[in-house]
Amino acid sequence: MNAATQSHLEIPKRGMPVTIITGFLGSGKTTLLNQILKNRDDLKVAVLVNEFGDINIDSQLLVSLDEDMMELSNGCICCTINDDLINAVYRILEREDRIDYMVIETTGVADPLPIVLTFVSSELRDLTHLDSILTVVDAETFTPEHFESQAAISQITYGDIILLNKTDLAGQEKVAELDHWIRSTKTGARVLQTQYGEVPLPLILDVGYFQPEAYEDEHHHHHEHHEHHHHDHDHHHHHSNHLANDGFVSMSYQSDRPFSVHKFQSFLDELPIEIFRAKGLLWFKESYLKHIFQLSGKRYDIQTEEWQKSPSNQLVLIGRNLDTEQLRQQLDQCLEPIPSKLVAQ
Ligand SMILES: Nc1nc2c(ncn2[C@@H]2O[C@H](COP(=O)(O)OP(=O)(O)OP(=O)(O)O)[C@@H](O)[C@H]2O)c(=O)[nH]1
Repeated sequence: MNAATQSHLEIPKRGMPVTIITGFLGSGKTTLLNQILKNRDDLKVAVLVNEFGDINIDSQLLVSLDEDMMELSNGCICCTINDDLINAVYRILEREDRIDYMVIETTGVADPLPIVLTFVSSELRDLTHLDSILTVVDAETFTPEHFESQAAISQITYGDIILLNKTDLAGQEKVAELDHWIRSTKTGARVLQTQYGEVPLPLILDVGYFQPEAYEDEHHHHHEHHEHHHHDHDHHHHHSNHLANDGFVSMSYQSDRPFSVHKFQSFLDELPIEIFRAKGLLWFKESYLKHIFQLSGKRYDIQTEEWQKSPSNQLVLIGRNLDTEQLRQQLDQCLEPIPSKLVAQ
């Protein structure tokens, strides 16, 4: 059945309904968000994207969204009360246009708990209504070892709905095993098997699965530690606990010069296995098109489209124990001079 024909949703009047999309690096969160945006009909959806890294690639990959409907936050995910997140939610709530629904995409290394607690125990509690936590799982790469990441296991534990995605890449047996493992790890889990996040919207939006009672204990614990929280626009967090990212670091690379396609290919051929995820908008000297580069685990994919603004290179690499200095040098070596026709006369 076509998702678009089923997406008629009646959102009752109460605090702004919010769905949190979580899931490990590269599992398909942005792809799902694009499905939602394509099939939302006349539902006005605002999205809030929390990225890991200082260039926002995801926001540039979202379709059919006027810029006003999007907020970005690079907030620190290791803090229990995340002012940056609260401020971004406020900016959405304060919009003059009608907004029916808010969808938040977390970073792939985010533990959803602090984000949930931000909603249930801060001033957002009365202004919003958490509808559900949706966790996207990559059926091809996910294993019960959950990448030795506390965040990855938390994402399953707190998921009200779990999309077992990329079933096209995993054998039937692996999908069945994972499905079983998820249901035994998380009793009562609602597991949906998907490809490219294709799912009828009424199965995932405005479903009312979130149960605030389940967070009571954490909530109290959280309050004891954050009594002095205040809404402060200029507040700066100090990132002292990098373990909260489970050892994952993100490296951003930008250049106004193009890459040589052959040199970049050689760079990819020798990419260290520590790199778990990469995404970027790439400019090759040999082409006038924008190349959208996606790497997840051992797989990568490049799609092309027209540049909407002047070409440049923007790349984010994510992994554990990255030798960022060496990677930067290797990428520098892929660069070519700016083609003469683009040099200002
Ligand atoms: N074959 C296949 N590829 C998929 C599927 N879903 C997503 N992808 C691809 O997987 C890659 C990563 O997808 P994203 O949606 O960017 O993943 P993400 O969870 O937002 O990733 P992060 O930004 O790292 O958190 C992209 O190249 C997608 O096109 C699927 O069901 N099957």
